[in-house]
Amino acid sequence: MKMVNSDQIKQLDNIAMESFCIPGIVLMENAGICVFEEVLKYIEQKENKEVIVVCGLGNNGGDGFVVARHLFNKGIPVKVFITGNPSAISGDAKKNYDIIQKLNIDIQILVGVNNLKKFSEVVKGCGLIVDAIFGTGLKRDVDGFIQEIISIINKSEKGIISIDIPSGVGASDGKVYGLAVKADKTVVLALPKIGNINYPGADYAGELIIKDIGIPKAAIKNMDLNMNLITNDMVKGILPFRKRDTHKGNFGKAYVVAGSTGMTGAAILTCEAALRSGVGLLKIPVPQSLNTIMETRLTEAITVPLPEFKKGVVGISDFEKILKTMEESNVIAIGPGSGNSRELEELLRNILEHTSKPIVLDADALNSLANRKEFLKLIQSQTVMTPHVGEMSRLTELDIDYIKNNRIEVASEFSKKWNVVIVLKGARTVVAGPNGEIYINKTGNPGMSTPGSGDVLTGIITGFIAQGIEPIKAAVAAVYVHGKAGDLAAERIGEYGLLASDIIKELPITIKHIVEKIKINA
Ligand SMILES: NC(=O)C1=CN([C@@H]2O[C@H](COP(=O)(O)OP(=O)(O)OC[C@H]3O[C@@H](n4cnc5c(N)ncnc54)[C@H](O)[C@@H]3O)[C@@H](O)[C@H]2O)[C@H](O)CC1
Ligand SMILES: [K+]
Repeated sequence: MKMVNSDQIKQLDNIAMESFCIPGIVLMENAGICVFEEVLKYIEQKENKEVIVVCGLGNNGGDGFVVARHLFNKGIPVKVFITGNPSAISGDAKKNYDIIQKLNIDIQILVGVNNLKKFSEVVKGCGLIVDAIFGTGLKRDVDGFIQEIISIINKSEKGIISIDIPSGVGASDGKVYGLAVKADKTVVLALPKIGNINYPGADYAGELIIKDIGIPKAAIKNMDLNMNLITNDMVKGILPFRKRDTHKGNFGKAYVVAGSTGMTGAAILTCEAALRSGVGLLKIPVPQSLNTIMETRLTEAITVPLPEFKKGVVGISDFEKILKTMEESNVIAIGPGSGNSRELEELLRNILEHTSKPIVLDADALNSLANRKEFLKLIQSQTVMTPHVGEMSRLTELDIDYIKNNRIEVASEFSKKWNVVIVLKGARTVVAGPNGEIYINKTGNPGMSTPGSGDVLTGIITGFIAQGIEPIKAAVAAVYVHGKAGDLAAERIGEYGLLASDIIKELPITIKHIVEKIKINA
């Protein structure tokens, strides 16, 4: 599903109005009706049916007037509060304001402190608040007076439905501009905004309900939008159909360079995740001294013991053998638990120099690249890199806080600069491709912030690429599946004790449910 920032939704609105002759007031009516329907659903189950609609002076407020009108027409008690002088209301919002005035709907103007006291009192008596103060037009920090209004709404302990985006959250970045409404539900109009998905704003939205307000699909297509929210349908479309008449050779071969003394677990998690994601054959080069451990733990993988120069570390002492296995494989993953060493750096350089196969670079491979930035030039297309913000900071030499605040931009710039797919991990993982395409993932939970979780993701990406999925699509599908499996694990056992291996356990059923489009309650 496409995602937009505030300029793009404005542009889309204009295309709908100018190129498709859809009057803005029709879009506003549709928006208002969508919200009205959600309000009805909410108050149906409540005894106190009185609704307060708090409207700003822009079109978000205009949507609020439409909601108020439909509630009024249905005989539901409704009061409208306006957060400033109504003489500033214009355009379609003004037309809807005029209508509710004619209908004699109870409208109160919120200016001055005394008014706020009255507002507080009315709020205490209502059943639901509709937040229509600011939408995608929020431009700067919310001023003190409106912050007080938002504070009264947030402290009310009433149900809160926000229109389009919780007021105070920036539609283009998800930042909180001073103070924001903490909604139970947000009815998102037309397409999700970045601020509906990105943190911290996402925490303010409650349940997201995305509604079609009649913007033609052709208008969306014409816009050439580069940002996408990863959905179940998108992932279902990526995962390959499995024919009945098959053998393991049909599902690809993966080569996983991972693990070293003290970190064999990372290798095991990566390999198991790749196997549980459906790879046909998996080989792992193993320093001779670790072979027994790996063989004992990895029942279904093939270990390839190698002579070791540094004990417990895969090096290039038998690169011929490594090269041969690499050439037989469809994908190579490097880095989980490999340890930081000269051996790994040399191995990485040799691998990058000698193969054009798709490569997944994670953990210590990323640290090696950060240490030896000259290797970045060796990276070929079809490479996926999976940094968390710390690794991204080492790679780019950008400040961690800067990366946290500009996740999409940083991932996209790096991806374009080095012609690689970047998976910038974290809550709302960003997948960025060299053509500027961006995918944002909404699945996952804090329980997945646990050792080995990233190794599992690398395994899933590797397993998917091995099965013939193009690297960027494999990354998109993998981050979604990884998060969804984590959500299922959290539902079963909670977030606190969730381990990376629990995510792996849920992979088969998660993939089954995505492919068969069965709703999982997680
Ligand atoms: N295609 C659609 O999705 C449609 C969306 N609609 C709704 O319209 C809003 C966007 O409306 P817009 O008028 O552009 O902006 P806002 O309502 O958010 O109002 C902003 C309003 O307030 C002023 N302002 C901005 N920041 C501040 C601030 N910090 N303090 C005080 N005042 C501020 C600004 O100058 C504007 O006047 C969208 O979200 C939808 O809800 C349409 O109804 C249908 C099509
Ligand atoms: K709003």
